Amino acid sequence: MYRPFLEHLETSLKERFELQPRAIPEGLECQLSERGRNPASIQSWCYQSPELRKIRYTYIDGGKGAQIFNGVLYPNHCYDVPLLGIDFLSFGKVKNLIVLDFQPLFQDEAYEAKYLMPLKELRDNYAELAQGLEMKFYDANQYFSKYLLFAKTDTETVSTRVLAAFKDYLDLYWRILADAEPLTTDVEVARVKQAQIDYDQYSAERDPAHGLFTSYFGSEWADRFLYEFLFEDAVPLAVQAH
Ligand SMILES: C=CC1=C(C)/C(=C/c2[nH]c(/C=C3N=C(/C=C4\NC(=O)C(C)=C4C=C)C(C)=C\3CCC(=O)O)c(CCC(=O)O)c2C)NC1=O
Repeated sequence: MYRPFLEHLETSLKERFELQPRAIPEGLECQLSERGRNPASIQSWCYQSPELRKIRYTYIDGGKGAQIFNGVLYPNHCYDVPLLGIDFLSFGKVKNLIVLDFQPLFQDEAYEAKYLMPLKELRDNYAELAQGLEMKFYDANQYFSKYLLFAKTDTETVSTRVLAAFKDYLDLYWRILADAEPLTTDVEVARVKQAQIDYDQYSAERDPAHGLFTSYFGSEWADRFLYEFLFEDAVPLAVQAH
């Protein structure tokens, strides 16, 4: 269901960037599950380029029961550009959840004016996909912009409007990244680095997918996937306490 999204992302990345493969820890790149009602597979891709220090995306194919496409693009620490966050989920025909955002590293007005305002026009073009749903797991005021697409929608809309929105959001993201001026001081770069680390910690602690990974692939694999791949700069809480 989201394969055209994955293919579009991959093609446009390869057109624009000098991609180098970025290692995925052993055993986490792909996995098959026979536990659920339907067999499921999970596969991930990871790259880096001079502009983007980590490009990761994952596809879960659980047949009719679950189709998920998730990804995050992390700019190099010398750019304070937002992260690109993608989370598209379908559980059967009845539930399709779409989340797409330029995930801000900082919440001040200057940052918003610089990096998020350009999104407003796009969001307005896809107003039916910006449903302002309530967040149960995450905090809408942290690492989300006002202009995120966040919708529950039908399969037809996914293959038409959501795909069009995805292409437009990506095009704008590439433009913002291309126009970004690298930070010049160590202090500024360190601040971006810390904000990206904080994003990983925040995301690992709240990620609603842990249960899903556990049910398909077991809790040991789920923990490793979260802390060694998805949010590798996060420290597991149990370890942190020592
Ligand atoms: C492979 C990794 C991965 C998967 C499969 C994943 C799945 C995932 N994301 C969810 C919600 C969600 N996901 C997001 C947003 C994001 N989530 C993101 O990972 C990113 C990058 C964004 C930003 C665009 C939001 C806002 C919700 C709704 C959660 C809420 O209500 O607080 C849910 C709950 C769906 C439900 O309501 O039943 C799951 C299972 N999250 C993951 O990290």
